[in-house]
Amino acid sequence: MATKRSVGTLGEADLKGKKVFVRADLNVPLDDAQNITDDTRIRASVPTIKFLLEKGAKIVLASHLGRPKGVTPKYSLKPLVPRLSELLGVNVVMANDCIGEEVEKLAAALPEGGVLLLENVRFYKEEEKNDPEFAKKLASVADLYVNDAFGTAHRAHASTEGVTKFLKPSVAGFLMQKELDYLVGAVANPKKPFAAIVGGSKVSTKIGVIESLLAKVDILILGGGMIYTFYKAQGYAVGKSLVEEDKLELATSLIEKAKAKGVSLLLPTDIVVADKFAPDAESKIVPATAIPDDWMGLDVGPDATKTFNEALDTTQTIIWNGPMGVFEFEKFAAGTEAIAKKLAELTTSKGVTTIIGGGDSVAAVEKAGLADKMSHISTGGGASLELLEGKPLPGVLALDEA
Ligand SMILES: Nc1ncnc2c1ncn2[C@@H]1O[C@H](COP(=O)(O)OP(=O)(O)O)[C@@H](O)[C@H]1O
Ligand SMILES: O=C(OP(=O)(O)O)[C@H](O)COP(=O)(O)O
Repeated sequence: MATKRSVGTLGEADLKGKKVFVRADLNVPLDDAQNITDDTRIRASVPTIKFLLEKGAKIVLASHLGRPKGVTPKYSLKPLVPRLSELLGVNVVMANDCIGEEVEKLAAALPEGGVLLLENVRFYKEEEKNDPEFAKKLASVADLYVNDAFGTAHRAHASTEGVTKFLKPSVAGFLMQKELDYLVGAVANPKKPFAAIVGGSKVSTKIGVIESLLAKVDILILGGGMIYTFYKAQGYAVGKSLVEEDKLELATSLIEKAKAKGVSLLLPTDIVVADKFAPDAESKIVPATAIPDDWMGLDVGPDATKTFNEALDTTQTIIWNGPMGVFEFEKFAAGTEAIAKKLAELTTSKGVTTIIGGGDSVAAVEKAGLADKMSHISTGGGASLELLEGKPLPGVLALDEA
């Protein structure tokens, strides 16, 4: 598979005095007052930039933020400058644009060890169109390219893909390399037994990842909103729980595939049901086979958690994508928190490799204060999902082969 090839890395390039175009994913959440509410992605980009600075490179740093349609002040990268400067220990210079005369002048004036942050590349529609002329303009201010934007590697955009046609070498940064090592390497050659935990709202968004993981895992644990489609497919009553009627056959076929491949497929045996979809809903624990009419399943129950924990105790590698329940509501967060705690315990006390795919499972691990206890937490939701599905990532394919 194309994404399994090894990509060129930083150590191989001669960097002193060179202008390096670094594409990072600095797409961080901002509140209404433009304060950064989670700086994980900025911190994750620091090792590559620091390494380049120490080698005497001059850095032209680019990212997108949000999904702006044209120039939109609330999606400016300016609010990131103080935090970036603090983390890097240099005064980051900010450009008002990502291409053009001002950028050319600022880039030409960069000292060795200097950082120029370009304005949001998505202020130009040419970015998402992967327009070659736009990519050429981005590339024109630098000598070589480093892609550390794993979270955007599934997008074939000008700053993630097109620009590589104009800058040589084009290599992966340390974050990109680490993400690939875990999400491709550890999954392709896992220490066995290997378990996957897949949750989240709908089975339709996780079909690809479930099918792909079924070929690799020994144990597959399912939770979240998708399980009700599996229950209904097996003839259970599911009350008002989330069900995708057009995926019932698919659920049956996934159960059969697991059986045929000898994968131990674990569906929760008990459920926390609610009388409405709200944080203050009435709740009770019922067997998965006895969900009352007018109630909906919003979390996995304690028996399920016990069974999941016992299964996870036997493993050496675990990958987790998607929460077990509506963890945003305290009453329905226990199943998700229990998985986060179990993975933290197994990583720290037994050396189990634990990989958290991006998205809401990362939010849940962070909410539980356990982020630093896992082997790897991905900075990309969509990108990690596509990688786990076995899809090649355009931002990775475009880089030089090692
Ligand atoms: N039983 C459930 N019913 C409805 N929604 C659920 C249920 N369990 C989990 N969810 C919701 O699924 C959402 C996450 O789904 P998804 O986006 O597929 O996961 P991820 O972002 O981890 O890939 C969360 O907002 C969570 O509240
Ligand atoms: O936040 C991102 O993706 P994610 O929410 O899937 O992790 C990336 O920055 C990519 O952004 P995009 O989905 O607008 O291309």
